Amino acid sequence: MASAPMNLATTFVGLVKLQKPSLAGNNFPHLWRNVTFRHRGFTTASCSIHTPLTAVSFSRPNRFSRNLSVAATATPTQQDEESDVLTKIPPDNRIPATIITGFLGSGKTTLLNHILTADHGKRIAVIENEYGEVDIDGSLVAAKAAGVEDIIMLNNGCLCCTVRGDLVRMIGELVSKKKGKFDHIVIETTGLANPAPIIQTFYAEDQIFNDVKLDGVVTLVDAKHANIHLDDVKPKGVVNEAVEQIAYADRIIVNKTDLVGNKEIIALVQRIKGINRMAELKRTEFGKVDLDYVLGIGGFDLERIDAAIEDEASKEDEHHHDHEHSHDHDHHHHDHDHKHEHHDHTHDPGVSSVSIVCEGSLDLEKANFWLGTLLMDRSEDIYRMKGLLSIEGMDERFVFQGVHDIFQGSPDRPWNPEEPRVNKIVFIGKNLDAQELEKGFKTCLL
Ligand SMILES: Nc1nc2c(ncn2[C@@H]2O[C@H](COP(=O)(O)OP(=O)(O)OP(=O)(O)O)[C@@H](O)[C@H]2O)c(=O)[nH]1
Repeated sequence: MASAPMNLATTFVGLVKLQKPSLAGNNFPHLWRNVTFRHRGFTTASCSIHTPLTAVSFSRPNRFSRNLSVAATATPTQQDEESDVLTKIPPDNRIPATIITGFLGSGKTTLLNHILTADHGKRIAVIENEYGEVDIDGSLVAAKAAGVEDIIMLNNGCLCCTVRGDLVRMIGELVSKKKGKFDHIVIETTGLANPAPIIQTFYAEDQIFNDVKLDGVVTLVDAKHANIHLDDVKPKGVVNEAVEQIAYADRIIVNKTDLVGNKEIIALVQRIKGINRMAELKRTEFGKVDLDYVLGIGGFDLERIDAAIEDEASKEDEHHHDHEHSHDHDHHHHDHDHKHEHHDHTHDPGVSSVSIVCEGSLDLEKANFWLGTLLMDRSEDIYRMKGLLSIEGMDERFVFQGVHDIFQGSPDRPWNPEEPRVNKIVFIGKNLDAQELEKGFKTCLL
């Protein structure tokens, strides 16, 4: 069974690829090409190859194919040793990029100024998307004085709509002309941006993907005005940007807390958690947060999934012992065989989080089928997901993260002998049916 990691990868890819022709033109145009895998070298010892590497073909750069081959090599045959040499995983030297988003006036530029003037030793290139404005925001003067490496304005449209191509071109130019001169890219979106297409740009565009990795999405929330925007009922088919910006966040900053009372802040925080329980949240005035809260988050790194999921699990515990009432409804199930699972959801048909925490091991084939089908049927509604799975016969934990139809997954470190094999999955999305997700998950349990 040591080939399980490879099988999971190949089966999943196989499933996705099989669907390709029928998917053309619907919601899954890129899923087949966006499945990416990477693997840490240290788990190679427990894997052996049973499926030729050529069985999996990716349109992604070699980095990821090579990584997969490492995951698949272990028994020290001559061939494996050769491939081990060939497959030495290069460090991920891609430039991290942070997206700062948040509704109009929530404090994005204020946060950007704080980042640029703080003493962190990082050289930062900034891409500023000011819809309809012709010059750099006056408040960025401080940033200029602080010697920011580059400030590029994108002002002929909104990043998430018309100027996505410009973003690709600009990042391409930054990298080709200034590589080595900056360490981090910060992109400030307009207040009306939907972050999804911007996030997807980092995966869908090879030109960006090869040189730049998405580090995280930081969302500012205006403590005073957020509720008005969150309440805003949009026409059918039109997204509520304020909700979306919260849903995609890895870090949430509830800003302008000086303008409201504690009670209102608590209620807003509850509301935000109803949308996205996975993101870390801080309350601030004038965006004053520690820089490591916003830079170097690794929100899209499989290496950090564990921490994100662990945080989520501990938040769940806090949440369940929390006596402040929100309109969330929690469901707990304690099976007789001491498996533990729970999920929570809101009655809001809009955007919410569902988490599943459950001890046990999953049948590989069934897990593939469930996750594959879920992505194919519901990728439009599933904004973010992160997970850590225990697959029967696999010595390592399987970690994954996804944004709509983009899925990255790979075996992670081995389970410790004493460690309970607990599956943890968090979904954030629209019209999520917790019961249905839980039911689907359960069909995979052995
Ligand atoms: N009272 C108060 N004002 C703040 C705070 N943070 C920012 N502001 C002010 O709010 C206004 C808007 O802040 P910006 O940082 O420009 O907000 P933004 O999100 O970049 O705005 P847009 O680019 O229009 O979307 C500015 O006048 C800031 O000085 C805060 O914590 N408290």
